[in-house]
Amino acid sequence: MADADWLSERGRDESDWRGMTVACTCVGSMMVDRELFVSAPGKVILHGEHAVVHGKVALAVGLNLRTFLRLRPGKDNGTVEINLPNIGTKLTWKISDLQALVPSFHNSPESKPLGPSPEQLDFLKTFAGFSNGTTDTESLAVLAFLYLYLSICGQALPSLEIVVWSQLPTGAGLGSSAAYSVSIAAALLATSGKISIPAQENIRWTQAELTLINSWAFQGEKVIHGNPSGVDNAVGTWGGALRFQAGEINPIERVPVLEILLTNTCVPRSTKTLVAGVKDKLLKFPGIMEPVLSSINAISEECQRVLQAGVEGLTIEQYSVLEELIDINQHHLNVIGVGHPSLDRLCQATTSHGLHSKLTGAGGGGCAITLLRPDIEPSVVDAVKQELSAYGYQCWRTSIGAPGVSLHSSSMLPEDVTRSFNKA
Ligand SMILES: Nc1ncnc2c1ncn2[C@@H]1O[C@H](COP(=O)(O)OP(=O)(O)OP(=O)(O)O)[C@@H](O)[C@H]1O
Ligand SMILES: C[C@@](O)(CCO)CC(=O)[O-]
Ligand SMILES: [Mg+2]
Repeated sequence: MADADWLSERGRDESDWRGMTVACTCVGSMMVDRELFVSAPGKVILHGEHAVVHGKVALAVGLNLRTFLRLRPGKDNGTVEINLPNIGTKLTWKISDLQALVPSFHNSPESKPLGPSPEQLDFLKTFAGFSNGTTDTESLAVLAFLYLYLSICGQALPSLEIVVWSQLPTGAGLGSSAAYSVSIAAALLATSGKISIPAQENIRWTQAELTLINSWAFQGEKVIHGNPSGVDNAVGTWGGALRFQAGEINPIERVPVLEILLTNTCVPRSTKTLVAGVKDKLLKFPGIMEPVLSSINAISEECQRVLQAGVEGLTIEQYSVLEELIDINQHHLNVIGVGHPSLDRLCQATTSHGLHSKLTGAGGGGCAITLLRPDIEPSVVDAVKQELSAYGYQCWRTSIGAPGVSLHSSSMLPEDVTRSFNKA
């Protein structure tokens, strides 16, 4: 796992992720002739995973682990290369071959981004040489890239070399697919002149531009997830803390600083499969499952109320309420079928030290969060970490809230990112 601290150091200035109104310098041409560096954060869902797919409220926050993208003009002007070192994928296509696909993908510039149709996905699978029912890591990542590239750049396909490298574990519940889709959407929209390229690193895209990035990233998520709610790509785009319900995104302007222990059980799972499983249960037992989802909704509402009441610093009583909400929700998530023995072990281990944990993201393994009170003894955190490491889990202490999609200059990239790009 990459060092999680670099952004907590440089990103804690709240104006960084809450002040979003900016002025930008636009590029006049359809293509840039220089490198672009873009990044997007992963996310933690405090409450509301799965329920949010069925129209309930979710509370989610940006995480200071990010996905970084480097875009360069293609070397020979006739190819597109996508290099994904986290998953060991590097593929190149001829623009002339891709050009033949354009009529099936390109939307007019005025139209809203459209979701991928089953025919378009079949078309791409055939083109990329993937078998029809394929859902492996590489094919989902490549299909999402090709879908966004053809749909966004269809008017004039640019020759590009793109590297995407992430500090996030892939497929562990921290929104890696959304950070991937957001950074690709932002880079392609910028390079094709559909959004500006801010002149300086500390200048953000406008709200309208962020909305466009978010809606394209949502289409990328559809390729990877099947039926995403859109909460993950919203956090990847805006960062900070968000309340999300049925596509409505409301930034929560002020939240108290919350420290968590983030633990990856390292048990692989697929968000797409878990989301489909919950839907099946809901269809089979509507009278039983619907009240559980409504209760999760009420937990999100109560959590938001407590956080907003404790903006200046949470009281002991407010921490106790947050802990109880975590416990109740973890039980609910087990009821809807997204628990896992690895998560049960984690909850037992943290409970034995007086701490409270729940899964975050799609569950079925993946990651969990454990709330840390500000006065917790470092020895308790060390003991918990040791116990969890003995199960083969990875854990790290972090605070929540991180900037959304951002443009970078090469000199400002963290060292681990520069190293990975140089090696790619
Ligand atoms: N850095 C990356 N390089 C290549 N592909 C990636 C990368 N990050 C994510 N992906 C794609 O996203 C998929 C993982 O998405 P999935 O939604 O299952 O997990 P997640 O987004 O990490 O967790 P959750 O959706 O529960 O928060 C991978 O199979 C891969 O296709
Ligand atoms: C499980 C889920 O609720 C969150 C995944 O991070 C799926 C979604 O909202 O798209
Ligand atoms: Mg995902």
